[in-house]
Amino acid sequence: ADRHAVTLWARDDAQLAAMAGARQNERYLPSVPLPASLRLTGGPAKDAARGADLVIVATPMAALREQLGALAGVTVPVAWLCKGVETATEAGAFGLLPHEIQARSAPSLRAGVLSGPSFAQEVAHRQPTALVAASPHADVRAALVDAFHGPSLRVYANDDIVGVEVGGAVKNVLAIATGLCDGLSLGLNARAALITRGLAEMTRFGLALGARAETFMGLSGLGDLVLTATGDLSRNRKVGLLLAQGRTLAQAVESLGHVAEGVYCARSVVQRARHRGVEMPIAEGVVALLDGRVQPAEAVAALMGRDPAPEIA
Ligand SMILES: NC(=O)c1ccc[n+]([C@@H]2O[C@H](COP(=O)([O-])OP(=O)(O)OC[C@H]3O[C@@H](n4cnc5c(N)ncnc54)[C@H](O)[C@@H]3O)[C@@H](O)[C@H]2O)c1
Ligand SMILES: O=P(O)(O)OC[C@H](O)CO
Repeated sequence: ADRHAVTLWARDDAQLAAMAGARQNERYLPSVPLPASLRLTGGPAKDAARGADLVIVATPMAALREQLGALAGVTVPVAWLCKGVETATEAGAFGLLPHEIQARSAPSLRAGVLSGPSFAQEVAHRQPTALVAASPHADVRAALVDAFHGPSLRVYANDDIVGVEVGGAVKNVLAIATGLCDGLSLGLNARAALITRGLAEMTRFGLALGARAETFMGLSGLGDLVLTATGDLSRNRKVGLLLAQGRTLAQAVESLGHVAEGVYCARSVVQRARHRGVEMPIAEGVVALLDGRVQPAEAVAALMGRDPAPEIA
């Protein structure tokens, strides 16, 4: 909003009125005044997008299909911020990545994703952040870099949307695991091992879906994994910490007040990985824990009890 005329669309009229009154989003981003120039609006999303040069969808994964459907026919670039895979299944398809949902629900859109290590509070406070804009379309990548690259935000372009989206989804599942590890006081060695072997899992899964290996060494892979697995602002990490303290999953989710995408996408990631013959033991352990099939200590024992294996398969 410093550099562009920006309209924030909200689906919920009560929330819209609250934001307009307080000029703050007290429910989701407290203590951050909304810029004076920011225009707030409701009504049909497509009307709000009329006249825009770029549309950003900033909802959880669960709302992406609906929101993209509502934007079908928009001709300017559209990008989402969601990190996850779809939990619902379609005939013959499950664990769809955001761009795969778009290809099915609004195929005419020219679209992409903005991802990378970025806690919203830090971005909102203009703390230095680097992101990646991914799309198969060069003009969409350029539009995102042009709109967002600035003094406190560096935006790199990448045409590997599969790799960028796999990184964003899988890091959430792995952050639950590292939260659990830290909550159980297993130590810094264990955390480093989980992050590194988690990166190997993420990369294997991504390669099986057609991603490039180098993407996982970048901002949306290693970068976001390190941030989310170690940063206490992470909601996914918090879920792991709370489970380690003996809270139920329902209690952990309830106490967040925000989405922790790893809770919703872990099963679908594992299901899709199994279907592709990709081994993801850490993600499997997270799913067993979320399903209540194992206790935290049993999940750790199962990982440590695996047979020896070469580091690079
Ligand atoms: N918060 C972060 O630091 C951060 C950073 C990068 C990416 N993300 C990703 O962005 C996505 C959203 O995360 P968040 O932190 O904003 O979640 P959140 O739970 O804090 O907020 C979700 C927002 O989406 C709205 N929403 C929910 N369902 C909707 C629907 N059906 N239609 C329209 N709006 C709907 C809610 O009203 C709320 O404003 C997630 O996929 C997350 O992984 C979050
Ligand atoms: O709070 P989390 O765990 O959803 O992580 C937020 C962002 O994705 C970090 O890049």
